[in-house]
Amino acid sequence: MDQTVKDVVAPSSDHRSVVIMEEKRHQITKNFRAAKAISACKRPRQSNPSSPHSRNGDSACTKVQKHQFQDPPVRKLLHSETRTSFRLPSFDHGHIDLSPSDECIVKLDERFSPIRTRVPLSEISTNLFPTNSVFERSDSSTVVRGSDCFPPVIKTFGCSVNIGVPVLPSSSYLDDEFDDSFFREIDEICNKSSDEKIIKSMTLATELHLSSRIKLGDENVGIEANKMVGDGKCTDLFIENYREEKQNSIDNSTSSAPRQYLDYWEKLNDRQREAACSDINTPLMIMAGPGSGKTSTMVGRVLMLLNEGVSPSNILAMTFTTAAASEMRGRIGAVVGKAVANELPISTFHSFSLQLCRSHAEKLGRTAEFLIYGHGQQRRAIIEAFRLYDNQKKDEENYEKQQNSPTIESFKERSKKWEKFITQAKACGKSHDDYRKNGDELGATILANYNNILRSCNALDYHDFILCSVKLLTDFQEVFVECQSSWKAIVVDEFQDTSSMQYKLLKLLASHNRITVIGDDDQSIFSFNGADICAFDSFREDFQIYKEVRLTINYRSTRSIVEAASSLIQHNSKRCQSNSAVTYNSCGDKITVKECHNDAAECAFVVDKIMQITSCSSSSKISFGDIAILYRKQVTGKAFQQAFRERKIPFNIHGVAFYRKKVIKTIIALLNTTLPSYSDTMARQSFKALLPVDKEEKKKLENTVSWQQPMTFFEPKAQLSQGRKVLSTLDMLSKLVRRVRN
Ligand SMILES: Nc1ncnc2c1ncn2[C@@H]1O[C@H](COP(=O)(O)OP(=O)(O)OP(=O)(O)O)[C@@H](O)[C@H]1O
Repeated sequence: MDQTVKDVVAPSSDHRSVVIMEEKRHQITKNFRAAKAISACKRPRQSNPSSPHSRNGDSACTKVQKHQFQDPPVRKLLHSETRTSFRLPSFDHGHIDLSPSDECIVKLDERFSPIRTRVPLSEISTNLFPTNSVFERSDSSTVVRGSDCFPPVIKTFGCSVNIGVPVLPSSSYLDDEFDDSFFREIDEICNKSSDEKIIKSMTLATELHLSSRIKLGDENVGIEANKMVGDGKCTDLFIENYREEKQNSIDNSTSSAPRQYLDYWEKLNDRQREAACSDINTPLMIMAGPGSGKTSTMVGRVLMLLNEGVSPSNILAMTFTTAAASEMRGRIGAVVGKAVANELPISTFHSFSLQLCRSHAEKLGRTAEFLIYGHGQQRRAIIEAFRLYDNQKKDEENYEKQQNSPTIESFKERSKKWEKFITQAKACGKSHDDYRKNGDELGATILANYNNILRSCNALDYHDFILCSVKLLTDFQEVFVECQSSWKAIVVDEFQDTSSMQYKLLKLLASHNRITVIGDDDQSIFSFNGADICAFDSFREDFQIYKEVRLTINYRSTRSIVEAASSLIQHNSKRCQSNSAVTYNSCGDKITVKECHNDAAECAFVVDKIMQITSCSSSSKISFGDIAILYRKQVTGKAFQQAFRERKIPFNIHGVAFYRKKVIKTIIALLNTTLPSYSDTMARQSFKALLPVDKEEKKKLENTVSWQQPMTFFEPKAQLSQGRKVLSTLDMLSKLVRRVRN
C-alpha cells in the first residue's frame, strides 16, 4: 500500500506533526484549491511592498521572508487572557488584533492589494514578523517595530498577547508560533479528497465486477448489489443499468415459457404483468388495492418462479388464512395442474413457524411434542404469572398484609389487561429486559414469569412460534442454511398485516433476495394482533435495490363503491402513501345506508329488499344467486337462515357449513359409536380426531388398534387432551339432556 492509501485508510494519529510528507504537499497544491486561502493566510509574500504582486489579487494574505522577522511568542500569546492589538508603526496600514479565538482574521489595509502568489509549503515554517521587529506596548496596544522589508500587510490574529513581552523572542518562534491547525486542516482536506477518489474508484471497480456477473447470469449478484447500495457503494446509474440488464434477460426467458404460462400472463394488465414477470432475484413489492387482481398477480408471479426453474416445493407462499391459501392453490392448479399446485407449500405464518419450532424444539428448550397454548391457557398462564408476582411481593411485605390476598376474580380482571400487553410485547419481540431498562419493573416481571411458566410446561403460545423461529434463524447457522436451501423463493400475501416479528422472520428467510410481498396499506386489519404497516417502509429500507409496482385498477366493484371507499379511506391518518383506486366499471347503483335497531329488524329489512329486487320485471332481472349477504358473526347468520327458510328463499352458506365442521363431524361420529349400528369407520374417525399426535403418528396408531370390537370413547376422555373441544361439547350436551329430563 502506498503512503497515500495508508494515510487514507489509517490517518496518522499525530495531526500536530509539522513534517509534511512530500506526497501531501503535492496533494495540497494539486488537489485542493480550498487549501489556498488557508495556506496563503499564513504566508506573507516574500516581496517588498512595492512589488506588483503585493497589489494584485484578492487574497488578504502575504508571504513573509524567512529571516526578516523576530519570533513573537504566539503560544504564550494564545494563552494570555488580555486582548491586545499589534500596531505596525513603520507601515501603519492596519493593526493586528489578537483575540482569544483560534481563528485567524486578516484585516487588510485598503491601500494594499492582496497578493495572489501561492506559497510553497517548504516555506511554511517562516516567521511572520521581521526578526528585527520589536513588540512594544503603547497604551493599550503593543507595537511591533519591524525592518523596512516588512510586508505592507497588516494581520489580525485571533489570539491574545502576553503583555509583558518586550522583545520578540528566540528563533524557535517558528515552530511555536505556527498554528499547526493549519496543517491539520490541509491534511483533513487532502485525506477527504483522497478518500473520495478511492471510494469512487472502488465503486467503479465494484460496479464493473457486478455488471460482469449479471451478464454471466449470477443470481446471487442481487444480494451483493443490494448491500453495496445500502453502503453507498453503487451509483444510481449502476442501479438503473442493473435493472435494465435484468429486464432484458427476463424478456428473453419469458418468451420461451410454456404456452399456458404465456396465456396466463397475457390476460394480466400491463402493471400486473410487469410485477409478475419481473426479475425473480430482485425483491418485489406490489401495492394492490382491493379487487385490483392481487391474487391473479401472485399466481402470475409463482408461474414466473416456476418458469425460472425454481422447484414448486422450494417456493414458500405465506398467506394469513387457510381460505386464502386454498384459493391460491386452486388458481395455480388451474394453470399448472393440481399435482404441481399440491407440491407448493402454501402456509400461514403460524403453521410455517410451528413446523420449524417442532423440528428444532430442543434448541428452544422444549420437546418436539410441546403444547400450544391458545387463548384460554394463555390467560391462565398470565393469572399464574400474577400469582407468582404477588407471592414475591408478599415475601417482601409483612404478615398482616398477606391476609388481604387478591381473589381469583381480581387476577382474572388483571389478566385481561395484561393479555394485550403480552401480545404486543411478543409481536414486537420485546424481552423482559427491554421493559426493565425502560423502568417498567412490573411489565418485566409479568413477562418473565409468563415465559418461565410456558417453558416449565413445555409450551409455546402463538406469538412464540414467530419469535422462536426468528431466534432459530439468527442463533443457529445450520437452521438458517437449511431454510435457505429449502425456501428458494418467498411470496407473501396480505403483507400489510405482518407484525414486526413476522417481518423480521421474512427478512431472514429472504436473505437470498427472492421475495415478493403483496399488500395494501389501506386494508390492514390485524393491528390488534401486532400488525404494523411500517413493514412497507422497512422493506424499502432493507432491500435497497427493489422493485415496487402499484395496482390501482379495481376490477370488482362499481364506480360508486370505489369512490365511496376512496373518499372514506382518505381520512385514515396512518396511510403510507395514497393509493388512488380507479375503476372502468359502470357507476352502478348508489349505496344505501340503513340503520336498524336490532338483529330482527335488520333481518326483516334485508329479506324484504331481496324480495323486492328479485321480483322486478326489468330485463336485467336479479336472481337469488346474484345476491350475497355479509355478516360479522356466525350468530347473525343463524337469524338469516331462519328467515330465508320461512320466506322460501334458497340460500347457500359460504365457508364451512355447520354439519361439515370438524368438531361437529367428530361429535356425530362419537355418538354413532354408542349406537347398535356401530361402524368401525366412525370409531376410526373419532379415534383419530381425539389423538394428540400428528397425522403420520395417527396413521401408525390406527393400524395397531383392533377395530373388531365395538369401542366407545366416553370413558378414556380425560386422557385425550387434543379432543378438548369435542369433549367439552359432549359434556355440555349431556348436561343439557339432563336438564331437559329433569
Ligand atoms: N387484468 C385483469 N383484467 C380483467 N379482470 C381482472 C384482471 N385482474 C383481475 N381481474 C378480475 O378482478 C377480480 C379480482 O381479482 P383478484 O381476486 O385477483 O383480486 P384481489 O386483489 O386478490 O382481490 P381482493 O380484494 O379480494 O384481495 C377477479 O374477478 C379477477 O378475475
